[in-house]
Amino acid sequence: MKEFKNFINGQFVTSSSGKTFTNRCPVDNSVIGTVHEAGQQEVDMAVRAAKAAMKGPWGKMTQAQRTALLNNVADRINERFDEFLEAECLDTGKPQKIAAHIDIPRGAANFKAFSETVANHPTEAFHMDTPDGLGALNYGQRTPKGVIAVISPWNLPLLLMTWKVGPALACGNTVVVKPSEETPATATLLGEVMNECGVPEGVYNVVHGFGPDSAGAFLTEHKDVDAITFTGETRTGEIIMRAASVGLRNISMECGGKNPGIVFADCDLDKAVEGTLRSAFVNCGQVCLGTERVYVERPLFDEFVQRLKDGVEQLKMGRPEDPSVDFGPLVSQEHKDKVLSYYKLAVEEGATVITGGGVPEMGDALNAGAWVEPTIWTDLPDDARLIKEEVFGPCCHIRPFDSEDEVVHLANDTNYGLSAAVWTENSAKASRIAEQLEVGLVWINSWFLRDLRTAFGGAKESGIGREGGVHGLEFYTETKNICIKF
Ligand SMILES: NC(=O)c1ccc[n+]([C@@H]2O[C@H](COP(=O)([O-])OP(=O)(O)OC[C@H]3O[C@@H](n4cnc5c(N)ncnc54)[C@H](O)[C@@H]3O)[C@@H](O)[C@H]2O)c1
Ligand SMILES: O=C/C=C/C=C(\O)C(=O)O
Repeated sequence: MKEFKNFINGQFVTSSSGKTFTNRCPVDNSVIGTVHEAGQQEVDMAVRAAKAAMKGPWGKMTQAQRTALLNNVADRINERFDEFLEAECLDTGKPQKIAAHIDIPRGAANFKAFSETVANHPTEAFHMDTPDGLGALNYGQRTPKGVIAVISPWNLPLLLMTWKVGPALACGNTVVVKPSEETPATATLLGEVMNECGVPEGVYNVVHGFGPDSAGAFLTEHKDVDAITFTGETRTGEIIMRAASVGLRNISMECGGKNPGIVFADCDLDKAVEGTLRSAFVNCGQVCLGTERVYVERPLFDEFVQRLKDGVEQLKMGRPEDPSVDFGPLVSQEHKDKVLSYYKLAVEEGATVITGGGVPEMGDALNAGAWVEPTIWTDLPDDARLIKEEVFGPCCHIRPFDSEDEVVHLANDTNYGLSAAVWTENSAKASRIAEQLEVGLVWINSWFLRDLRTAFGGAKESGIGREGGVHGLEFYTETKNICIKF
């Protein structure tokens, strides 16, 4: 039976209240272990430790020393790769071959990418003329913002948490992380790595718990938190924004999506089918960038639907450690109930179920897991709730379209604005469409291809701000302008 403790000031601690909650594996609903729920006291200890660390050895380190430390953290994650892999797959149920390709490598890469960016990105300088003819020099100085609260979700736990911790620490801040209550393991394991690498105590802290009336709310409401970066549902983001407004703390928000996939008749059909199979069903559809709305140009519609159906019906379900498995369960029983409620709603709204729509017979202990069938629908009206609301499960709706103007309108007809995928061999058309889409990220003939130097984030209700490359620097640092009169 595992135990997941809070990690505060370099120590693993339980909670003064003695409150704990159970952590379960969604593959078969078995108990993984016990999580110690941080209360107000533990959150306060963590924020105070993070604040103190800014004045300690960490705050006095040079950029080069911080970069070296964070590169060591990345190397240590890779050395303990199998432990992180097992922990992540136990918590989420995802196939090991997916986590080994996406989650864990990015958990390490996020540290390296940002330590390099911060070390090499210049600050601005301007020489100005002055009336007396002697001139003046303006130059920018970036300083750490301070204590950053990191609130992360359960779908890509290590990746999405280090996507924030990496740049935060590279910029000289300290962090208090509140991972999702569903997935405590890898954030806790990273605490061991921080100690092994000699990251000073208080720089990286982890408090476990829930949102309201628990560690999440206590952290975002703490007056000594200097900024809050959040990834999760849009509605949660609204609540956190209200907390951040007290004391005018800056926020960075990565929220929900209802992402379109646009398939033109002149696409490479094999690529478009394979790409949509991934974008709609990888990670059991639990990816914010995932395709839940597919629009196919009418001449290709029937063939595309058939090809995607064939691909879905070849997905292999099973335990994470089985190398032949490419489809896992949803993250929890609660999320399974939510997704199944949408499966039911789809039929009530008039959908034709092309494949799936229910719960698979897993035939053994796995029947107790959070398994649902990968599902494809057609024939829903454009104003159906299934077309407007994020399901965050292994499902998509396919609709035909007849013109570029029509599909651009359909794609943009949503409150979200996170990502889109466009499939066509006509590059001029691809760019023409991409530039009209009201989203933060467009992939053309690809999906989830990631260059960590690029801007990452959503428009509309999908988020606020951009992370990635130099884009996060405005959030993770304060920029000061210094003007010297000659
Ligand atoms: N845009 C992105 O990059 C991105 C990435 C991954 C997931 N997501 C979105 O996240 C959602 C799925 O993740 P989830 O279910 O963990 O989201 P969620 O909003 O339920 O929870 C996210 C985190 O917020 C915490 N939280 C909840 N209420 C809180 C409160 N009142 N105060 C402080 N913290 C609180 C949770 O404990 C968790 O750690 C989906 O909507 C998905 O689209 C977006
Ligand atoms: O589920 C959402 C995935 C987000 C991915 C990233 O933030 C990233 O690739 O940096």
